Amino acid sequence: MDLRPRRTLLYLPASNARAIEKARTLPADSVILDLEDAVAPEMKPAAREAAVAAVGGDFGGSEVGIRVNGFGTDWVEADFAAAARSKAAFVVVPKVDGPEQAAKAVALAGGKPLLAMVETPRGVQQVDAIADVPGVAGLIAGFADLTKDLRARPGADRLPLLYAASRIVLAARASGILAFDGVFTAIGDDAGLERETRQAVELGFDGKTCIHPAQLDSVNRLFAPSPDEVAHARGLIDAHRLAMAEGKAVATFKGKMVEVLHVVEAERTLKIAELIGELGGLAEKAVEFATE
Ligand SMILES: CC(C)(COP(=O)(O)OP(=O)(O)OC[C@H]1O[C@@H](n2cnc3c(N)ncnc32)[C@H](O)[C@@H]1OP(=O)(O)O)[C@@H](O)C(=O)NCCC(=O)NCCSC(=O)C[C@H](O)C(=O)O
Ligand SMILES: [Mg+2]
Repeated sequence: MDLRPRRTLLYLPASNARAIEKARTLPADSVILDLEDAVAPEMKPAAREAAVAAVGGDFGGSEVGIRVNGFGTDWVEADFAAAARSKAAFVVVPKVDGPEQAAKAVALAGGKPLLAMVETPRGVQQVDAIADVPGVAGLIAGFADLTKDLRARPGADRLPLLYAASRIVLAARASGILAFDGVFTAIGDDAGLERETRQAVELGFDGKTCIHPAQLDSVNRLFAPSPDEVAHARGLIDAHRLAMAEGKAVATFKGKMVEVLHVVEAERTLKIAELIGELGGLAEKAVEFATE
């Protein structure tokens, strides 16, 4: 997938016309029109049609994808066929258990980037092989389903899920693809959302899936480079450039050693900040630093 901010991926039931209209105006980097768990069985065909009709429309700066129903359900084939012929920017497939399913999903998605959900014990065990399948552009953690399957009882620190979270990020990085955190279901618990999002940033996720408009500002802010981070990145790049001009391969900046790997990371920070600015996002101040 192209490099662009994907801090927030907002799910909404494709059967909910009001939510679709609302999503057109929301600051989600990506929108996922859901055909799976958020849609009642009797509504599946109508939701599929609504998703295809909506996906080509104007969602401001948000890119829009479709989450199909999973393998083994009555709807999977029709969902994939509809998503593949639609204007969706990507397809999300739930409950991917292994590389065979991932490869099948890639073939059915008709050339669209595939985001594979890792939300079963088998999926976690096979996450490296799933991430390696050509056409899989990213992994999305499905921690609600995984919690159920594990019979785990995660608290605010999500301790029982951290192994899976790290496996997902590790697999994504090893394969050069994206990794997204699961949803925070306690709508209105702003402190809880902030804590969980900070943890997702620390773990290395690229963004977080969301379920309600009220979650977007906070998650967007926490995944954007802060002005301090942007200023630090600029300073670090300058310090390294100066050292290179003096024939050195390493420099120090703010008391720490700096090598090319730190420069690469700093350049990525500046690029993300710049792209967020182009989206008209929330990090305008960061962009000022990045472009001055
Ligand atoms: C959870 C909700 C059902 C709550 O909906 P509602 O009671 O309507 O909330 P509000 O009254 O607070 O809504 C205020 C307005 O915002 C709009 N709205 C609400 N949610 C969304 C949304 N997700 N996208 C767009 N717009 C939204 C309402 O329509 C109101 O608008 P207005 O009346 O014009 O002011 C609801 O939030 C919801 O359905 N959320 C998404 C649920 C979903 O998609 N679930 C599936 C994905 S999560 C998952 O599957 C987990 C994963 O697989 C795993 O295993 O972990
Ligand atoms: Mg799920």
